Amino acid sequence: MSDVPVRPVTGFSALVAYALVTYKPDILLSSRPSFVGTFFQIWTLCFSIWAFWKVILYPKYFSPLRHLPGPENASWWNGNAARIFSEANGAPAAEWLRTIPHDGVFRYLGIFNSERLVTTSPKALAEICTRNYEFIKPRQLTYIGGQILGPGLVLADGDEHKRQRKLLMPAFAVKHIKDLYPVFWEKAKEVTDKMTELMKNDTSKEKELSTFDIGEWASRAALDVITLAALGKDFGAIKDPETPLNRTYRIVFEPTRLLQIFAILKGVIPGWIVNIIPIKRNLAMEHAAQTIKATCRDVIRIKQEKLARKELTDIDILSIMVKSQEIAEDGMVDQMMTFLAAGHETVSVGITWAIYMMCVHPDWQARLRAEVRESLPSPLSSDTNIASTDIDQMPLLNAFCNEILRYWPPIPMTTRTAACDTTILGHFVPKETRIIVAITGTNRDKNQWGPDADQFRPERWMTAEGKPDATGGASSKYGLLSFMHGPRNCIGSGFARSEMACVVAAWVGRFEFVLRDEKELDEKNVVVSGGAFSAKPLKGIWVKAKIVEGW
Ligand code: HEM
Repeated sequence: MSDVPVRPVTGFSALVAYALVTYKPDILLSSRPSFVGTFFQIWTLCFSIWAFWKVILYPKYFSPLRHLPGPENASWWNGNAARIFSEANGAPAAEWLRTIPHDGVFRYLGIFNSERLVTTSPKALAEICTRNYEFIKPRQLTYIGGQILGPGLVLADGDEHKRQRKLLMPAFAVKHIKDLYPVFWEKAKEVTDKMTELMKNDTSKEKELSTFDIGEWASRAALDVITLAALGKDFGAIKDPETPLNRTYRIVFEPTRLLQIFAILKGVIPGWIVNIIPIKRNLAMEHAAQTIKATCRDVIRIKQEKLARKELTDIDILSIMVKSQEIAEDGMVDQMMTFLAAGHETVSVGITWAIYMMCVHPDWQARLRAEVRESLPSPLSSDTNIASTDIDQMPLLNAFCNEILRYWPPIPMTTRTAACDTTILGHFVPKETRIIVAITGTNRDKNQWGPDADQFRPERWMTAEGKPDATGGASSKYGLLSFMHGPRNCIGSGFARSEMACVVAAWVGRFEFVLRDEKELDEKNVVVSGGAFSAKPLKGIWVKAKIVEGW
């Protein structure tokens, strides 16, 4: 519906209103018709005819996709929108993927019966992931995430995307990620020490157990890591949660109902109109975007001055970009905004789910602790650092983190738009069709993972001899979509995995976690956000933690 033909309808209505009022006033209902009144009547009539076509006639009787299988529609005019917006991101699509017989694509109707095509089989997913000039990012994303992401790599398309990706790849090369391990470990140590200090001073704790919202701590750690690794500057969110940047991102990533309503509205009316409605949330987002932009620009200028003095030896991502001198200042601001947003919330959500699953599977928690203590130096020993090989050689930790990313992908679904008339698995797909990639659904698809697909089993990532199994037993690489595949896969996947492993290792090595509310041991009792960018526990994950001495 966001493709409401405002201009043609308005132009046509103005023309007809002028013609009628001037030349044929006698056929109008009013004895003294005005141009404005006639214009609004004609506009409303045209819009109603268009809406009837778009909402009722086209999807039900004319769309070339109407013969594809799909769920029953809960509403004759609003498809399954009510369900989609009341459940976690991607949850209904994941269920339909399991329950509706289909050959790799199915259709459902969303808000105002707008068509959505879900691709599920490896072949269909390969088409979406590799034909990235045909399947592009939907325009609405610019208005949903664009303010905070900036017009960087996530939102670019076509040749512009190719150009940006080529320039940025060196900063994410394996060698460079390996160089960043000391940064990841330093921050993992800092957040562990800060929590230890609080626990030691916590007079309200019961039986040595202190209470934390682990999601909040993961977010603070992830913000410090991404700012340090991407910008080369420590903004101190672990030390102080009230630093301006941390407060800013807290507002941005808060999974509010209003965010969800706005996302819906942006699918109905042009996104820029929704963004300029002068309400508190919009003003806060605008202020947040300005704060983040100014922060990035300040750091870039400092680096540029260092480069001019031939003193730029830092290893952060921005320094690599500044040294390359291939990206203009505004372009670097955009990319930095992209990295801070894309690389902050996602990793923190992954870490949060990891701690939750350790509480649900205490046996795994104990095994991980034993492996960490055997393989890594204690965060207490200040002069020790770790290298990538230390983490790579920990099969249990890697298996556990892989399974977290499979079972709880921080980004549970993504979307594309057909840029032209095209096909998927031979089915005709008209231009502008919205495609849904059901990441959680595919990651738990029995066709690709076998009968235990919807069970949390880190063992699947290890061979019988306890060695790493890189496929997890999936029949195709398209079974695991957490970082997507092809030319638009996550550029920061290596970064994210390494950071996540370091923080999880430091926490499980030092602390023992249990859930504050035992009811949450059943994951059905954990409400997952529907309105935020990612799939995170709506009310955080509240744990009770105690220090396990000896490391
Ligand atoms: C566990 C953590 C992460 C997850 C689950 C994740 C997931 C994803 C996914 C699914 C995409 C594809 C989105 C789409 O095409 O619709 C993506 C793209 C992207 N991610 Fe990540 N991400 C994570 C961490 C990071 C980090 C740490 C960074 C940067 C430091 C980052 C930067 C990006 C960028 C720039 C893109 C756009 C790539 C392109 O279109 O060429 N991500 N990520």
